[in-house]
Amino acid sequence: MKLGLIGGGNIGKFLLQSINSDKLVDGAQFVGLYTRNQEKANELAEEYDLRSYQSIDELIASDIDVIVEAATVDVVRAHATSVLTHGKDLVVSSVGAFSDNDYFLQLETICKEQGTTIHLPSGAVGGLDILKAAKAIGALQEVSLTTTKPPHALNGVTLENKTVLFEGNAYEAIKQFPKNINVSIILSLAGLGSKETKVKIIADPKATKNSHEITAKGAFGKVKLVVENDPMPNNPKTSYLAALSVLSTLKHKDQSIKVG
Ligand SMILES: NC(=O)C1=CN([C@@H]2O[C@H](COP(=O)(O)OP(=O)(O)OC[C@H]3O[C@@H](n4cnc5c(N)ncnc54)[C@H](OP(=O)(O)O)[C@@H]3O)[C@@H](O)[C@H]2O)C=CC1
Ligand SMILES: O=C([O-])CC(=O)C(=O)O
Repeated sequence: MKLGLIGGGNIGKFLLQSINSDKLVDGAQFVGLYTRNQEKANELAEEYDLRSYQSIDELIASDIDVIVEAATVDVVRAHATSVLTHGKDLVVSSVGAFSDNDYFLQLETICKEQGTTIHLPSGAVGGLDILKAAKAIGALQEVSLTTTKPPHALNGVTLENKTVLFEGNAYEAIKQFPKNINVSIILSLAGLGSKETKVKIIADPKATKNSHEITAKGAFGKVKLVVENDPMPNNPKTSYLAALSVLSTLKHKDQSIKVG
């Protein structure tokens, strides 16, 4: 499986190390990369033995099977259609790009026409299996997410006390915090949609973890799940689990037996 990477930040570098150096995904290798900073792109290309492209369009047009995005919500919105119409599968880290249901359905139609697949990793949360199972018979009634991070992992403003920065739905949350609350959109896609998924974002100067508390109820009963994530060393905004979940998606992509 020939992989192309967009974005050479935390998640991107983690994937390069795990797949090209540590060989953690059988038969897979990143062969091409585009990241905004060309100097960084060239360094990564050298270190991990792959080709650095001058543009995302060139990377997409190259001889690769799967594009892995680890950049931004805007990058996904600008290039997802092109990836799919070039007949490539797409693995997305910035799942916040799919907050708009019409856009999501548009891409789904392209996938069906092209025989391609978009893979959306669970990211820094869990519990998607429960939401999907309950939703399957329309038995899901309520989903809420409360995310608590230290201020430097959110808007960076110095705070003395725990402060609620946002309260509303997932659709508005990702507009205001596109680098921090992708998790609300994966929960929306598994569950009730971005307009019906409640989100609270709290900045807590005493917090040392990126924590996500998910509560849901429906005909199945109710669930409360708290994920206390360790941040990645080079980007406190991003939890380690988010990077692990992209790696896991690639590892299980073509497996014959699907768990969960
Ligand atoms: N689904 C989830 O649960 C989670 C999702 N995320 C999301 O995953 C994405 C990646 O996260 P992470 O690696 O930590 O972020 P980083 O900020 O560490 O890295 C993002 C990289 O994207 C690159 N980039 C930015 N704009 C462009 C562009 N226009 N074209 C190409 N590359 C670009 C930057 O490149 P350069 O350095 O070259 O300028 C940067 O290296 C983010 O959108 C983040 O919000 C994060 C955590 C959880
Ligand atoms: O990594 C996390 O804890 C969550 C995050 O940034 C996001 O969902 O965008």
